[in-house]
Amino acid sequence: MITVENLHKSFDDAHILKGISTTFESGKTNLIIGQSGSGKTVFLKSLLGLHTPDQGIISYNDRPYDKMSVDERIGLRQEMGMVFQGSALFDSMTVEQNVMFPLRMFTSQSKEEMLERVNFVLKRVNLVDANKKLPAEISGGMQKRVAIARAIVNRPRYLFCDEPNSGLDPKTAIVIDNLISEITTEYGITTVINTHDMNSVMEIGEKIVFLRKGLKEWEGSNKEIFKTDNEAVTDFVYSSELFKKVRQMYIEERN
Ligand SMILES: Nc1ncnc2c1ncn2[C@@H]1O[C@H](COP(=O)(O)OP(=O)(O)OP(=O)(O)O)[C@@H](O)[C@H]1O
Repeated sequence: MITVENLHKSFDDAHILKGISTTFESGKTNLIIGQSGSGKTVFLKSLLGLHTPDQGIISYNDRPYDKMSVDERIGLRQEMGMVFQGSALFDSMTVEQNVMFPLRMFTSQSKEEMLERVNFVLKRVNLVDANKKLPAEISGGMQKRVAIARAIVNRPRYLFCDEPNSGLDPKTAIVIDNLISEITTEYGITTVINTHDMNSVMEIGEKIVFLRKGLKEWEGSNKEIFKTDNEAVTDFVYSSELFKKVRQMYIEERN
């Protein structure tokens, strides 16, 4: 679980995060949504410890970050997995080497132990027979699976995903969303995803935090977001014609 209390972050005169408080529970898929420039990336980077808050407390399973020693922070870093936008695989490394990378960095396991774990997670993300391939030799959806396998190989307690669907077709995006969601439940991970994708909101948004101009404008589940009367949220959610029609149907059904 990650608890955020009154988080503020500025860059020079620009006040970007303006007192955000929320909770991301373990075993749940949590989404951060909002318009471009609303502060989603700054928020995610703050959760990753890449930005130091100006004010406020972020606690990881009740351990406040600002009270942690350097060693505890290093330990925490190893409990975090990250799926970057565009997968960010190492081009010159094979799939197997990419997934093994965190184990080589952070553990002292033998080659056999590492390989066993790598094969386990590759199987979990439904990627078999790809060990010796280079990222350029596999599809975008497969690259995303490799990135997920790499993010979970060291058994993270926290998983952060930045726009995991960018560059994927809608069908593959849903498969990737569902994979992240299943893994989150299966291993009790606290997962936080930055997304623009309304399909993700519908499919896997167990908890959604809607940011607007650096403030938490709304939070709730995917079931609640389609019923809310919050104008900023409905403007965002129903910005596409398709979703406007879905809302119209919902209102007609309700009346
Ligand atoms: N390191 C930085 N230094 C100065 N300003 C920054 C920095 N990082 C982000 N910002 C500013 O913070 C604001 C919020 O940016 P952020 O990247 O968090 O938005 P976002 O909601 O993730 O947008 P997008 O959906 O386009 O990625 C922007 O005005 C951006 O210019």
